[in-house]
Amino acid sequence: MTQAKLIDGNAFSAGLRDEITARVHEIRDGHRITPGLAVVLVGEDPASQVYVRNKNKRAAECGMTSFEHILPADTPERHLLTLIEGLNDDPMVHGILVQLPLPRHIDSQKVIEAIRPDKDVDGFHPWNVGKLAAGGVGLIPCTPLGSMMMLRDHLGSLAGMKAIVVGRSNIVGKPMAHLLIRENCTVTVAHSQTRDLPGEVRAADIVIAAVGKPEMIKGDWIKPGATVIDVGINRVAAEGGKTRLVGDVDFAGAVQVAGAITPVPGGVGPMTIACLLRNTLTAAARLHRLDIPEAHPWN
Ligand SMILES: Nc1nc(=O)c2c([nH]1)NC[C@@H]1CN(c3ccc(C(=O)N[C@@H](CCC(=O)O)C(=O)O)cc3)C=[N+]21
Repeated sequence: MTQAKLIDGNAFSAGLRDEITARVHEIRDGHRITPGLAVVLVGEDPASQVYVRNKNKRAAECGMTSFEHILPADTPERHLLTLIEGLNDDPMVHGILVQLPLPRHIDSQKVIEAIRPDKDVDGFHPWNVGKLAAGGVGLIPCTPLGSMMMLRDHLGSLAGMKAIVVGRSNIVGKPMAHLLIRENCTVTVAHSQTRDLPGEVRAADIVIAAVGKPEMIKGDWIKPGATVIDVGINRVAAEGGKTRLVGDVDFAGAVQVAGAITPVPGGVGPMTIACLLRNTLTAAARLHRLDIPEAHPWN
């Protein structure tokens, strides 16, 4: 059996960031506007701090300004809401991202709804959720957006294909299903109560794995030649007391059967960050009513 083609998220995201950088320089020189991204982290979780720093580093590489707000884990909800109000009104800030999950004493839905929809670069505000569901122009969640860019790049038109989304989260599963519907796929959304998950996956030309369970989707569930997008990023124990990252798909098995597959790391993760920057550029352009191309490059 031939090996699946690897869909290289590192290379794809580097190209996307180059394109974003060129646009950022254009609007800086042409309009004296520098897109600004504010990233808010509540709590001192070291892994989350690494992610936040990585997002800010990538933003700076693209010529954007970034603002980092790291708050203690016991920050009262109203302090966080006050910070968001300030960012909503700050003309230097075009994109706001509040790192999830938040500590349990904070109502994350309330926090999401406090962000101005036109600065909501995660695309989690109900206004953006509604725009995606109803087919309008909003901000699209970064992981589904990055996944769709890779799918369209690899497959061209998705029209008529059977797609399965394994996982129904607000962050990935649901918005991914909407994007696939928009691309004229026949979409199944599977979850913990799905009967015969292997059977459902076997019917699919496109598999989106977004369950957060390490290597749960087995190689022999994959239809030969299918395209597999592995959204999972799970840190698991490895030999010698070390850890390693694995996806939600049993990569070693799936790579023998699939037509193409995204690796972990180096697949969806870097695309998520590139799409965050793309959404920030899009938000800045819309806030200033600049006429630059929109965020759906495949349209
Ligand atoms: N409001 C909000 N928006 C988010 O987008 C968000 C969030 N909260 N909370 C945390 C998760 C996690 N996340 C990742 C993004 C990129 C990589 C990434 O680039 N991963 C690299 C590997 C990184 C490593 O080695 O640890 C890769 O897959 O190649 C990982 C994780 C965004 N998140």
